[in-house]
Amino acid sequence: MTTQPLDQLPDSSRAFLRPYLPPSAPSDRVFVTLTYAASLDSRVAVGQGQRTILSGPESKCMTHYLRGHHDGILVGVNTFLADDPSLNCRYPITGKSYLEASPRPIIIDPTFRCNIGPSSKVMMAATQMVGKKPWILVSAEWLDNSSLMSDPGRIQFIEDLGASVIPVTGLQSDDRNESWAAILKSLKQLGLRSLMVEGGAQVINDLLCTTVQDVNGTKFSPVDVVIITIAPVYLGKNGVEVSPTTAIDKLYDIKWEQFGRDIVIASFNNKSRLGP
Ligand SMILES: NC(=O)c1ccc[n+]([C@@H]2O[C@H](COP(=O)([O-])OP(=O)(O)OC[C@H]3O[C@@H](n4cnc5c(N)ncnc54)[C@H](O)[C@@H]3O)[C@@H](O)[C@H]2O)c1
Ligand SMILES: Nc1nc(=O)c(N)c(NC[C@H](O)[C@H](O)[C@H](O)COP(=O)(O)O)[nH]1
Repeated sequence: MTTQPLDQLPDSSRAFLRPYLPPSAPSDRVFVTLTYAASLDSRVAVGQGQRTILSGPESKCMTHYLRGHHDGILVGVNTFLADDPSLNCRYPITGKSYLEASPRPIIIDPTFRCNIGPSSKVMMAATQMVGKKPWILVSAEWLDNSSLMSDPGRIQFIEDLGASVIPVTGLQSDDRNESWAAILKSLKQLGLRSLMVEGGAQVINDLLCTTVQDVNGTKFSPVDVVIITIAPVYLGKNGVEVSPTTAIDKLYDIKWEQFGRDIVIASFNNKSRLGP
């Protein structure tokens, strides 16, 4: 069973989160919430490629509540390979089925390394109508050069299962500002209004340092809100670390609340277009 319904959050927790949820007003860009769970030593997994449960039941509910308030949920391909995630919403949202409440799963996978198939949890959730069918963002340049593809039939195979392979021009750029601009432009064109980015470490580290430009050439961070769960454990120096390449001091309206044994910190990003 892919969907075990989660408990309701107390009113106080929902009130804590409310200011940080995506706005309902239309916008010319995608609203981005960056969210992850880290240890006290800022690790998101105990080792490369290892799924590590950090969130307790209460903060896990919080994550699924957030999923239920976003149009899309994005992970890097290494997270997909390590975790085999369902990427659906298992929090009961009033008036919505789990399928309706679930965000669109999005996997960034420039060279189509993901081993997605019918038994992947994300596909099982879609088949059981408790999650949406995933989008896999693949480099358009890589797709054009079919000699790089070891098994071209695999794309057709997974599209027949209901997943979509979406070519993105510039996804393989060495410049993360360019690749994130390309990702967000594609998602906007596909009608996404809000995106919850769950990781992994490379995605988080990059995105924290990324700037994109608006039509007037003004640079800003694409991240609007940052919500971090801190679990009271140390994962040690072999762990997968969240630590951006540059110092960052740009969070404001910071609030924190205890969820079970975890602390959740929520904040806005003053370098985003919402900034003060
Ligand atoms: N605790 C948490 O909240 C949490 C959340 C997610 C993942 N994780 C853990 O993180 C680990 C994986 O993290 P990671 O850092 O190895 O990998 P990742 O999941 O960040 O994926 C990195 C890969 O995604 C692609 N990618 C990412 N950004 C891109 C961009 N801008 N343009 C083009 N391609 C891009 C590239 O192929 C890159 O190699 C796993 O162990 C997973 O369990 C933990
Ligand atoms: N909030 C959070 N706490 C954790 O302890 C943890 N390991 C993750 N990791 C995020 C990553 O995206 C995982 O892959 C999904 O949490 C698994 O997602 P599912 O529940 O299967 O949908 N996220």
